[in-house]
Amino acid sequence: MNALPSIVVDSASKRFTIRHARSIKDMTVRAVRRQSLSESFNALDEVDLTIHQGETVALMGVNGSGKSTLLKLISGVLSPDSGSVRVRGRIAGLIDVGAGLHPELTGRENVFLNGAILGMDEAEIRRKFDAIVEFSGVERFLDSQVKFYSSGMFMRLAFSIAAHTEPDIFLIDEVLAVGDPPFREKCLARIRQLRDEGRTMVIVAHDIQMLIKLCDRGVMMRGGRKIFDGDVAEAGAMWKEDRQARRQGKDPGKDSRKESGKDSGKEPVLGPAKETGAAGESSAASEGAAPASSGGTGER
Ligand SMILES: Nc1ncnc2c1ncn2[C@@H]1O[C@H](COP(=O)(O)OP(=O)(O)OP(=O)(O)O)[C@@H](O)[C@H]1O
Repeated sequence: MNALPSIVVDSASKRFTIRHARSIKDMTVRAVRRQSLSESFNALDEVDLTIHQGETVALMGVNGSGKSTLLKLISGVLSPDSGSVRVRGRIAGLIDVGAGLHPELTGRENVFLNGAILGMDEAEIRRKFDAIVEFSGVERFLDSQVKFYSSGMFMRLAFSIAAHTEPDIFLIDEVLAVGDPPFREKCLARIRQLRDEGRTMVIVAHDIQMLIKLCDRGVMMRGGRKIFDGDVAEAGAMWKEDRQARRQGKDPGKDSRKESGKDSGKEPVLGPAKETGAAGESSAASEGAAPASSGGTGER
């Protein structure tokens, strides 16, 4: 492939700690029973991934396999504990529930605030304002605070702002599960348009058939590890198997998840993604803003 790399994830690991004891009473009970107070695990385990400019990649895997964590590393909302994540260009992400739009502000104010977070200057936002509002279909509620919006309206506005930033890299996590079918079709058409313009896309969605149609590559996650990277239909078949196993009460990630977290020591290729700690206000791009807006959830 001649295209430049847009995203280079190099042996990236991310560890989370789950605290079992929430109160002094809990701590005492667990201590008496000689149970641990917390437990840490690798949500992502030495993941390597290079995505070239113009590729449309489906990120697949059952709940908890690490897809969202990987998208958050790419967007810069989180930084890896070890390894590195490099990105090139302006990133727009719809990757975190509630992030990106401020509940106390009106839809109109959010277009300006989120547009700015997503890297647009005021003149660009003003130029695109009508198109953003028209696409979102929330005209009538533009001067209401977004905390009064339905989850569908919220997503429509968040998607519309992000999709109009003309991002080099567009990260989408489950937004297509929210909203009505006509709006979903509109989003898909916009995603296809961005794809056809040669933008890099990484998409998490629960609809395997849609991903197979939309994407030219599938990356399959299991237990925080990348277990497959290639033909999107093949990745989709693996995902279906894992979903089936999960439904039968098995844990497909059990054997994949292991303790690790050493530095890769390899040379970085692109600019580093910075951790901001605040979903929706990140800047991960080496050559532009890298925000994360909002996304939905669902069984996948
Ligand atoms: N902030 C956090 N603190 C502790 N554990 C976390 C945190 N974020 C994610 N996890 C855990 O890390 C693992 C991977 O989560 P992640 O959200 O990346 O998976 P996913 O494949 O996107 O799942 P889903 O499809 O449910 O969104 C899960 O076990 C999840 O519970």
